[in-house]
Amino acid sequence: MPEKSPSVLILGAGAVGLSFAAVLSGHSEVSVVCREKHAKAIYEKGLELSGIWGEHLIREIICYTSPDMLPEKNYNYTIITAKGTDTENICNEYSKVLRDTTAVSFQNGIGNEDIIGRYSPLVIGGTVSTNFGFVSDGHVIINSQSDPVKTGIYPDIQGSSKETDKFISFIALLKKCGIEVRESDDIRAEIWSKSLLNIAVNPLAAILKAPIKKLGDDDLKETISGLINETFLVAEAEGIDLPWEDPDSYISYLKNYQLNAFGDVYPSMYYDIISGKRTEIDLLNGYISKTGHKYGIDTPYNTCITNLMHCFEKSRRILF
Ligand SMILES: NC(=O)C1=CN([C@@H]2O[C@H](COP(=O)(O)OP(=O)(O)OC[C@H]3O[C@@H](n4cnc5c(N)ncnc54)[C@H](OP(=O)(O)O)[C@@H]3O)[C@@H](O)[C@H]2O)C=CC1
Ligand SMILES: CC(C)(CO)C(=O)C(=O)O
Repeated sequence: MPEKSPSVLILGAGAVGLSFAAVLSGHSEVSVVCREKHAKAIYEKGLELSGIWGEHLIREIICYTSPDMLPEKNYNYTIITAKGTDTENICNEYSKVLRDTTAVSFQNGIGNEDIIGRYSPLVIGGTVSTNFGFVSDGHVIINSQSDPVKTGIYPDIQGSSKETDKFISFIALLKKCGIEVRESDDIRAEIWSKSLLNIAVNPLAAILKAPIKKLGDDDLKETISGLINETFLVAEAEGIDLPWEDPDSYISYLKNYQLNAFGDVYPSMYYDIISGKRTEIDLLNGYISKTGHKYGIDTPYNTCITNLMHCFEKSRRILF
């Protein structure tokens, strides 16, 4: 089979990674590193995608389940879609590939790009405000979306012209594949902006076992306001230029737009908790708590919810 250009490798392909694999395969040669159950299903019946990005059945996805299976080859782009808790580990495992590629993070949380930057010469940060899930092994579903994908050279756009060309080609590839995307010259601010949603919604939905729209309840108003106020203070101390004037402006956007856009779906942290996995709390609320401490900013709401999530992670069997 003739190779399609460019070549894309997706590391840690689950709900997000397999969905991108399906759409990118239209205009690139896609390989994924995924778990055995997905590789088996994909080889048996193809990769299936359902939902708002269309219905697809793709047969030409190449699956690997360990580093020793990978061919000696330079991939144009390596997209990391493992959970943030696995970033360091997967970068270590695939460090050989990351040395000669443009690495892209399509993950939640703050800090992934800094880790990836230790392994790869060029890092593109990304935010994905879309809800992905599984129908079955090797069959992903895209449920809803609030914003386009946003990407930018990390930490900022000051790259060489060669680096900028690679970034522009990546954006062009996403667009060609029908993915709605915006380029950003301040991807750090985009990552923090996207994290506001995850900080407000993910742990509360996981604890309450509730869909995202439930977070609009008046009973949760004070807690969400506390989480977001603290995040704005820490963002300011970190020199992050958030696009909302103040916490209340963001909370209005959350209530009036984002909660409705996701409505009945559950965030990724809910699925982590019900399947007994570690959550990304330390890259979200935990990050705010830790960084606040560095600047002498009190973060009681974020610290409390981080501790609660750690308890849930440890004692899931008792609590659920
Ligand atoms: N799901 C969603 O709606 C959204 C998710 N995100 C973010 O995107 C990222 C990915 O999320 P999502 O796709 O839901 O997560 P998933 O858990 O579905 O996918 C990650 C996959 O990577 C696998 N993996 C981890 N390490 C390795 C490894 N070393 N080798 C092979 N496979 C590995 C995991 O396996 P295992 O579980 O066995 O470790 C899992 O199957 C997260 O940061 C998430 O917060 C962002 C927007 C929306
Ligand atoms: C945008 C949202 C809430 C989509 O599900 C998400 O980022 C997550 O589930 O972690």
